Amino acid sequence: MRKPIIAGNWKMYKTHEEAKRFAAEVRGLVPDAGQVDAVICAPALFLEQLVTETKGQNLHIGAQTMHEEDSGAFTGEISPVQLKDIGVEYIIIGHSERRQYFNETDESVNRKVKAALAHGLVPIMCVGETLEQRENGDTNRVVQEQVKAGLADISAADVQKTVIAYEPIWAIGTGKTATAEDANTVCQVIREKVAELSGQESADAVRIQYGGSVKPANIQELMGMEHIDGALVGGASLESESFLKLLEAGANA
Ligand SMILES: O=C[C@H](O)COP(=O)(O)O
Repeated sequence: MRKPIIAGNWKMYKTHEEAKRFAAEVRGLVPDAGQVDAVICAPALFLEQLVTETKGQNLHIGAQTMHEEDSGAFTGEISPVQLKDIGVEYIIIGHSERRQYFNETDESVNRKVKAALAHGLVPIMCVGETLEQRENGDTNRVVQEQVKAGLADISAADVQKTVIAYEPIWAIGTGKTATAEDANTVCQVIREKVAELSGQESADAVRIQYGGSVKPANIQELMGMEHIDGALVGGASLESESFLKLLEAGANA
């Protein structure tokens, strides 16, 4: 049985004070580690402070992007070594906003997933189709290609540590959610692709999240689906109250 994983992606939201308040509000209320993996992926500025403020709880801290090199002359970038050094455990890679606005490609996603794994960070690798691709009936092909390229040359043991987030781009921040059945179908397609690329053991172990307008009102139905092991949540992860409700649903799935 795969342990549910609920990850909040704060994107470019919150001030220092607001991040601090969130950590204080969830203290002591996060379900325990046996039930769910709880993660907050925060802006880089707040990572170190959040690692300290959540110590000893089942609340793990992730970054939203990183460079694939250990160090070097890459102005403005952050390396996996630096993230690991301050206690970050997770890293979102290839979010559609990074692909759309910052030229990330399947190839750079693959390099970053490898770098994350090499440094003991858990990659949350994002895939998903645009509205146009969905309307053209291309969803399965698009996600299969993204999974194949993103996981290229990665060992089965490492694939099993990777989290894949299926986020249909048209459902992000729009209030539109894929139906639980549709989301499950695509997550199944992803799992079958992982089986083809990396073997059945990898497919059985890899955790697949759904992301796109997940909120307390719809998470239960999504988590009830066979191939959905968690959620990557933007808007509804910003308030402690709704984030805790999402964790509760994850813990009870
Ligand atoms: O990473 C999170 C996703 O982009 C979903 O964002 P959302 O929950 O605000 O739709």
